[in-house]
Amino acid sequence: MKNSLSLYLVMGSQDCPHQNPVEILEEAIAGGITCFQFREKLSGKTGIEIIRLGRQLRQICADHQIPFIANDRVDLGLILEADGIHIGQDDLPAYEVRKLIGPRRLLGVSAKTPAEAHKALQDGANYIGVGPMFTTSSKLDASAPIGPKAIEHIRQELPDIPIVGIGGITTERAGQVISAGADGVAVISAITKSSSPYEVTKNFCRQIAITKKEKNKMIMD
Ligand SMILES: Cc1ncc(COP(=O)(O)OP(=O)(O)O)c(N)n1
Ligand SMILES: Cc1ncsc1CCOP(=O)(O)O
Ligand SMILES: [Mg+2]
Repeated sequence: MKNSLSLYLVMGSQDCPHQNPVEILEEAIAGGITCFQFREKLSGKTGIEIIRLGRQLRQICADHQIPFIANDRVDLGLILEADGIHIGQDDLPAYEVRKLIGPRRLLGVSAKTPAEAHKALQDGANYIGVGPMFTTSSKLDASAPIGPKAIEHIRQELPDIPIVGIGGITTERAGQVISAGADGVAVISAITKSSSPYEVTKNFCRQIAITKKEKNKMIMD
């Protein structure tokens, strides 16, 4: 699980003003993402249009063995045969989603505190998304940034929990989030709004690899 979280692209058509989501996903996979979440929000698409786009993105992920996670909607996740669902604290309760999706699909839950993280695990989560780390313009109802310190606190109390940081993460900031204890970073705009999703994805991979190497070295020393 932890390796799959390393560089997690989250995207819906609302995040793609310059380029189509299919092309962005293909470039990001070529650049090295390790997980993908389909997060279609307020894009004005009808149900069937969402399914059509979701099927295209799902197939690309399957062709490259990249886990495909559906945001919020269990119904859509099941229609698209997603590998998992990601839900937040205000979505359906995690234990209900776990019952609906069965034991094999992945369940991601957003958490800001050790208590929320602990509850998510008890309810059947495979990983937690912690954020927003920094200011973000990709989530209209985002809370104030909680910063990498929030990951440090959760990591102290739950040493083994798979954690991905999210919100305002750029190539320059990815290292801080990994150093704080995250297994990976989840990114929307830094990739989807880039003039080269491929190049920026490669840069993320480079930064993450460097920071993980430094972290391992500190553990060994
Ligand atoms: C990996 C990851 N982490 C956190 C979130 C945020 O989920 P949520 O709090 O439900 O907010 P919305 O994405 O539904 O706006 C996420 N999607 N992915
Ligand atoms: C979905 C989500 N959850 C917390 S912040 C966020 C948006 C992240 O987008 P960006 O990487 O563009 O800041
Ligand atoms: Mg949600």
